[in-house]
Amino acid sequence: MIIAVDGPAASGKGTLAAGLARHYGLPHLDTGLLYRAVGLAVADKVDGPAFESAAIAAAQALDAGHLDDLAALTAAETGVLASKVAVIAEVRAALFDFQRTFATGPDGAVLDGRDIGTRICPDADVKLFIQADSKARMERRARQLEARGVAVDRYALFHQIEERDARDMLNPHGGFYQADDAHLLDTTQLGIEAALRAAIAIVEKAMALKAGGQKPS
Ligand SMILES: Nc1ncnc2c1ncn2[C@@H]1O[C@H](COP(=O)(O)OP(=O)(O)O)[C@@H](O)[C@H]1O
Ligand SMILES: Nc1ccn([C@@H]2O[C@H](COP(=O)(O)OP(=O)(O)O)[C@@H](O)[C@H]2O)c(=O)n1
Repeated sequence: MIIAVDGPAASGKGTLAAGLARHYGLPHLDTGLLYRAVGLAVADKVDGPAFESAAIAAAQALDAGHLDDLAALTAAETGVLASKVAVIAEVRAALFDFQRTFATGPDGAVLDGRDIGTRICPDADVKLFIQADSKARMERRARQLEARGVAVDRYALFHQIEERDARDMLNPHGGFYQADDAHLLDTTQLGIEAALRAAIAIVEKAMALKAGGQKPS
């Protein structure tokens, strides 16, 4: 079974994807880490043609060994760099096979990102599109960073997330929109456990409909 989980920054898609993967015994790929690794590789370059060509080369050379330094990869600044390399079509193309190969393993997989249901796995068995209002997302990300000992300026973080969301939504190569057959799950009022229960209920219903030969409503 392939489960696609998409949504904006800090909506909780990674937490849900990890929970679904545990529940169904599937491998999980946080595809944002790939873009973050490429962003990190070009952190010393300034915007322009040199930035673009370095990002393309980094994406083409990317392998699992570049995904280990979680502290650096998950820093807020790395998220901004990731969204800058994510607008380069050749970067997205270079990362496509890695994601597709992961998704089409023997058992399937759970992938989370922005374009899983639209570009990477348009054939996913179940697609979830996770939402939460911007203030809730900012607060979640702030607490996540603070739990790691990072000092957070909430005002700056809010604007950084809004800027990144806007860049992602306007990205002509990004595929960041709710697929027609994706199920919307708004987690603004849900805690982690309640959100996971809701996600599992959606997957169960979708799989039951599929087994019965019906299309999702
Ligand atoms: N439903 C929820 N309620 C409260 N906190 C949540 C919820 N879902 C996720 N979180 C927390 O919010 C932070 C961001 O979640 P994460 O899954 O990393 O988001 P994303 O992958 O969308 O960026 C994490 O610290 C996570 O534990
Ligand atoms: N499938 C994906 C995943 C991430 N990305 C880009 O990578 C950035 C970082 O993604 P992420 O999922 O790690 O970010 P968060 O939602 O965790 O903050 C996003 O803002 C997008 O620009 C993408 O374009 N496509």
